[in-house]
Parts: sequence; C-alpha cells; structure tokens
Amino acid sequence: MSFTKMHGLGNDFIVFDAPAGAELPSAEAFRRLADRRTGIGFDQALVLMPPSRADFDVFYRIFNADGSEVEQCGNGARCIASLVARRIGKARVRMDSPGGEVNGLLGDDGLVSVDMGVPNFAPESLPFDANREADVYPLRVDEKELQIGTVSMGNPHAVMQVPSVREAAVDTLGPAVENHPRFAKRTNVGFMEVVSPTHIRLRVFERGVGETQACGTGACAAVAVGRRWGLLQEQVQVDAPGGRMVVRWPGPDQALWLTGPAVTVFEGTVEL
Ligand SMILES: N[C@@H](CCC[C@H](N)C(=O)O)C(=O)O
Repeated sequence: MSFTKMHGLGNDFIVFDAPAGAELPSAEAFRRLADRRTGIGFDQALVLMPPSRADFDVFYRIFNADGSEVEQCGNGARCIASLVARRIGKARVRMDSPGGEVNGLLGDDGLVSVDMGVPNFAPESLPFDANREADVYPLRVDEKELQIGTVSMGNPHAVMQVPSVREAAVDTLGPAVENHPRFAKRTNVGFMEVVSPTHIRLRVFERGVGETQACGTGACAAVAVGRRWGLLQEQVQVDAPGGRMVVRWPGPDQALWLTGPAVTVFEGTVEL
C-alpha cells in the first residue's frame, strides 16, 4: 500500500487512496501500522475515496490508532485539503466525510483553513446522556465532580477549564472521561486554560489514541464551549503542545473555521 505521512502540529497521519469498493485494512492492521516502534506510527489513518457527488473533490474516512472508525478529524481535514489541492491544482477543496461536508482553503501564507461546520451542543449529537441541553454538566469521575461542556464537531468532545494545562491530570482524567458510561461512543477530552479572551492553551486526550500533540476538532470544541461560557471572543489562538492553531467562530448557527500548518513528511509503501 502506498501512503503519504503528514502532520498538523505533530498530530500525525497516514493518508492513502482507496478506489471505490476496495477492501480497507482491518482494525487489527490499522493498530499494527499505528505502532510507533514496529509500524509506521500515526494518530489517525485517513482514507481518500472517490466522492459520491461530482461537485466534491474527495470523500475521506478516518481511523484512530486503536483501529476504531470515527466521524471527523480537523487536522486531518487540513492535511487532506493540502494534499488534494496540490493534486487538482486549486486553492479550494470541497470534501465530504462521515461527519459532513468540509471546505478547505490554502492561504497565501502557506496555512490551511477548514470550515468545520456549525458546532452542535445537543447532547444526543455526541451522544451524551443528559436530560436536556445545558452549558455545563456535572460529571462524576472517581471521587471528583467535574464541570464539563460538551459539543459535537461531527465527533464528540468534552471540554473542561483548568487553571494550568501544564498541571492538568490529563493522563488520569483523560481516559476516565473518554470511557465514562454517559458517553455511549466514548469521547475526546479537552483541558482548556484560558489565558485571555483571544488566547487559550489546550491539551486533548483523544478518543482511541491518548494525548496528542494537537487536535483540530478539539481546538474547535474548546473555542465553541469557551464562547458559550462567555470566556472567549470570535477569533482565538489555540496553543497545543505541538504548536498554534487559530479558530474563528462568529457565533451560533455559523460555521467555525480552523487554521494551521499542514506538512508532508514523506511518502512510502508498506506491506499489509
Ligand atoms: N486528531 C483529530 C481528531 C481525530 C478523531 C478523534 N480521535 C475521535 O475519535 O473523534 C483532529 O484533529 O480533529
């Protein structure tokens, strides 16, 4: 199988083409390929397929390092936009995914932006077990009661505010919230430190991966929840361990844009 290794701020991917009807690697094969010692190593595998409609440039599917298929990937969408834009010789790329339509735009500054759609706060969209939609939900984890916001960016996110990302208990709270029974399909977990209304620091414990260097949909989710909590303005710098993303969300019913670098590392082939 031929693949391209890419990353967005250290959130890394293999990207490969699969013709319509092609058999994809099994979950076990994805896990093997994702292994950082004995495989290629990646957070997600991104599979490019022919779109079902002629006005789209590509359809993509996403597989986490644990082999689970998921709905959306923000940094992955930016990498795919960059790759497909080069192939078709256009700065705008129209993509379709299990999480919905995503439009990509290559900037003159070399950064890649994607329109991640309108954040969905309805608990059933994640799904999250709650009687009704709320800004904040108490969540019992071990002996603690966390205060979380939840949002779907196509994929599920829980976000909590922390005084310092450096000291946040990402390793313990991350898996506990990811696998909490109120999230029937598990969840990604964001730890957000608000530096100012236009600047946050963020660590994300990703569903099916663990903590990553950056998470695009995690950045979008944190800004969406932070805006809903009245803490953030329209455009926010999001500093992840791997570097900076910019998220712009004008507000409810409007699409949210994610911007950052998308880098090709190498191309290769692997025996499945
Ligand atoms: N790294 C991604 C998110 C990938 C999917 C996520 N782990 C999930 O299970 O939903 C991003 O940049 O958004």
